[in-house]
Amino acid sequence: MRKDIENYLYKLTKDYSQTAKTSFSASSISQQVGLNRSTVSSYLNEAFRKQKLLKVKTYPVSFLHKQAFAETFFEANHLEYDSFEELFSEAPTKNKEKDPLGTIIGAFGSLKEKINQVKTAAMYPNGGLPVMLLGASGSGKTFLAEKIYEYMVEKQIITFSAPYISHNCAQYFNNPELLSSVLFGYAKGAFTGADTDKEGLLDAADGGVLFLDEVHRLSEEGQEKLFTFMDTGEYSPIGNDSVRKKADIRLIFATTEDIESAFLPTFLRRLPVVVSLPSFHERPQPERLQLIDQFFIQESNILQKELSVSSKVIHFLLDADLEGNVGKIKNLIKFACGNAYAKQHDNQRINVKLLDIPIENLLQPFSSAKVTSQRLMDERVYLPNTEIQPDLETSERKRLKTFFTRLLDDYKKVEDGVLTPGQLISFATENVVLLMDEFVFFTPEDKETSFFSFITYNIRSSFQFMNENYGFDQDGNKILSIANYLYVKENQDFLLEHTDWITLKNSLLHFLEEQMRDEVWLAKRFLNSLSLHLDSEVLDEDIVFIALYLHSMNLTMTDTSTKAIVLAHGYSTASSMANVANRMLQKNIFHAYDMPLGITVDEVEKKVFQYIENYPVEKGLIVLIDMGSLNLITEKLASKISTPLLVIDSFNAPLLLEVGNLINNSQTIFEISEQINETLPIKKQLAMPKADKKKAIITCCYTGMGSAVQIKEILQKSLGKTGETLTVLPYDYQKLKENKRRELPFHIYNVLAIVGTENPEIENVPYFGLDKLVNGELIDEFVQNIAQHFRVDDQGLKQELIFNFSLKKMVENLTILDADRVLYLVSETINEIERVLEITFDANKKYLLFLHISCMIERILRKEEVDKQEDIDEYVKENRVMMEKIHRSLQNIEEKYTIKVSSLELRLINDIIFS
Ligand SMILES: Nc1ncnc2c1ncn2[C@@H]1O[C@H](COP(=O)(O)OP(=O)(O)OP(=O)(O)O)[C@@H](O)[C@H]1O
Repeated sequence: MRKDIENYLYKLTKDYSQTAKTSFSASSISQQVGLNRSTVSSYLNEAFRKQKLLKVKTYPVSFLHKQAFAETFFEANHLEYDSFEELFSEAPTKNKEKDPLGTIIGAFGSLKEKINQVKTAAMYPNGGLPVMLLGASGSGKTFLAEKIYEYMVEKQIITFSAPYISHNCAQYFNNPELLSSVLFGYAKGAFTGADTDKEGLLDAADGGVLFLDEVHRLSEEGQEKLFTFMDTGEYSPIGNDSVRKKADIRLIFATTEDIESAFLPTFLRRLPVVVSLPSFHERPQPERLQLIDQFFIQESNILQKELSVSSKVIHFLLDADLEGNVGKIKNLIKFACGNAYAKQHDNQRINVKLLDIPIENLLQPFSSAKVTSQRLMDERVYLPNTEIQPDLETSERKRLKTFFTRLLDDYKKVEDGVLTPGQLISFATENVVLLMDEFVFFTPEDKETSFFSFITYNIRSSFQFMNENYGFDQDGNKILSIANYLYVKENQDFLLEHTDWITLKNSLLHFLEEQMRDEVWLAKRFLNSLSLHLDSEVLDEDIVFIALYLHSMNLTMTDTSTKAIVLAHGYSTASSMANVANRMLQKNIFHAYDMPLGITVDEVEKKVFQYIENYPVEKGLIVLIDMGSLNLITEKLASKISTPLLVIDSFNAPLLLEVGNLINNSQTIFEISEQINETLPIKKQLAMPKADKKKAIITCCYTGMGSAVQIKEILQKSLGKTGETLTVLPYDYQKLKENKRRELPFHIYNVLAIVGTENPEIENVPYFGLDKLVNGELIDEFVQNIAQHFRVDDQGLKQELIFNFSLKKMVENLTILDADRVLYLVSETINEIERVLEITFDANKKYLLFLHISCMIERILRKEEVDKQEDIDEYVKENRVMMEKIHRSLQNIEEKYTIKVSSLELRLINDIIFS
């Protein structure tokens, strides 16, 4: 075979996905290489006989370069196939776990939401939804489009051989008509120079993906043609409207422009999924570093050299705020490596220095907003041909890895009966504490301040929450340790390739759950709430680590013993005495506050409240004090706290021991009050609470805390201002079911109701099933329940509940339409129907209508037919007046979504209204 034909076919086969299938025919090849068809044909057939080509007996016959095919896809078993489908049916079965979108840097960080959106669009029934990617040049739009294509292939949404056609519309800057003809093809004679019919990109992309970059270059007419195609799946070539062609294509668009001004509103309306990509500079630091690492590793592979990159280069790249974004960073890295290689190509290790970066880039101003981690002080070394890049690991991460390896080894020993579960927990806890103790001593200057303080801030609020609800100590060092741990981790799943971890992690977690149920549960809830703020996913290894750390703190989540505090004048009088007592009692019973002389009663009150904020005191609080104003203090405190209060105006070591012993023996505050009277002549006062307990609603879900938190969010939203005085508390269903009123919320709060998916059956606490709230059945009762305790606008609250509870969530789950917008429009429509029909719907009916109409809009947009109804004409005749009224009420929806509501649909609505 002639070399030029072979080279051409080699390249064509390599680009198979981006190439129309007709390009593999002899005639198409002959045009491209400039030889006549029969010459090319005979060359191809000869090469086929020599087993250099694969033949696919399509019409016209296609030839693929065998070696290029094997390099790109797989070794074909035969040389001749009846169709491309037959050829690709030999493709080795793919690993279902592979997720090309999940492997993108930032998939669990800055791109998490966006990737979820594009996945939904790709999976959407009946042909998917078009996606519009927005972002500055170089932000990765083309890259993401390719990954979406790979994802669709992987998920078998499109076939392995489906085409991927990528086209940049920028080249038609002055000629949108030409762009239209490239897109739709044209008919012979459509314009001067149109000598033959020519197929367009839509023909080439049939069955696959068409990615149109810089799509704002499309003329208005072109946009109209394109959205007709999006609606109908049909199009006509330019110059011949009588020909209707069909194609099944997933569309991805990209633009750097503002979409509102660059596109027709009717075009935008057909784009429910618009994803905007962050610039390089906007990404969090760990992601920027990962990108940089990835590009250096790529260069190391290309050059087949170790690369040692100075920390200055890394800092420059991390902090640079360059136009061109990720693409620019990638090019700079390529350029710098090329420069360094040119100077040192004989060395095994190439040093990349700041001077290897083109000078004009170095003169760019550094961004001031980002403060780069000082921890990246050392050079970074990249090795060719290796997955594992040991030098990129910080020493802390190496230590964490060692910790997990040891933990897994010990766990295997437990399984083999060599270690007891208790021994494992105690070794592991010790090691966690040792690591955490070291993490505390990173000085704050060592951290990227903004990111680090963000983590710390969020951990503090999570702690506070758990503190309030589960009563454990908030301690600055613990917060710092956890912040350091998470900072060091950078939310990277560093055990991804650890085979023991992969095989054992589920059973290890299960084991830990059995051994330290509360701590694992708390760790999960803590990390869950943190992950919401940090927009990162919860990793199993973090659950293990944090649970062990919590275990070291000896948490007593249901610690409801009577509490005692000591307040005394003097530099350390209170604390030293409390310390002695605690040591002798072998338990931290007394909490001490050393007070300056001359302290006021108000200040004492403040201290007591400081304590109450941090500890559960529902079994009562004993305050030992040396102030001499017993009555005043008791009165002041008792009026505000919601538990029994015993104030003792004197203290000494025997008294503390006496009180401590009684607490230790689980005596109630009343028993304690009586018994100390018998032995010690002291002044004391017992007061019963005047203030009410804070009211709360518990949410729970059989499937776990995630949904309980979701229910909480919807409830809180619905409750509006009332929610500020009412606590909504997501809680573990299993615990409620098992321990009932023994669970902490019942000690701390006056629980008004439980809302959930399964009834934990707690006596005297009304339960509202989510299903019954969603269908409106229990909404009235729920509102009444709230109204007994708070002044609420019943009707308003009801509306809110109907609106948020059922629909918003339901619509969000059921459709991909913008839920707020749909619900707003449907709400208006329902009001209008009520007005014109002069009726008022009950909550149940409203709910049904909301849901039905929202789904109907989507159904019509997707061109899904409702079932045929034989008697529709008769029905319309009989119900004409009502149906017309309903139709008029739906006018706004018809306009806003450019849809037409059919008689069949109107009938369904009519039936709901009058059923
Ligand atoms: N998340 C990422 N991971 C790895 N490489 C990336 C990533 N994002 C972008 N790149 C690389 O950066 C370069 C620029 O990205 P891409 O061409 O996709 O940007 P773009 O937004 O399409 O730019 P333009 O608007 O200029 O076409 C490409 O080489 C791409 O491979």
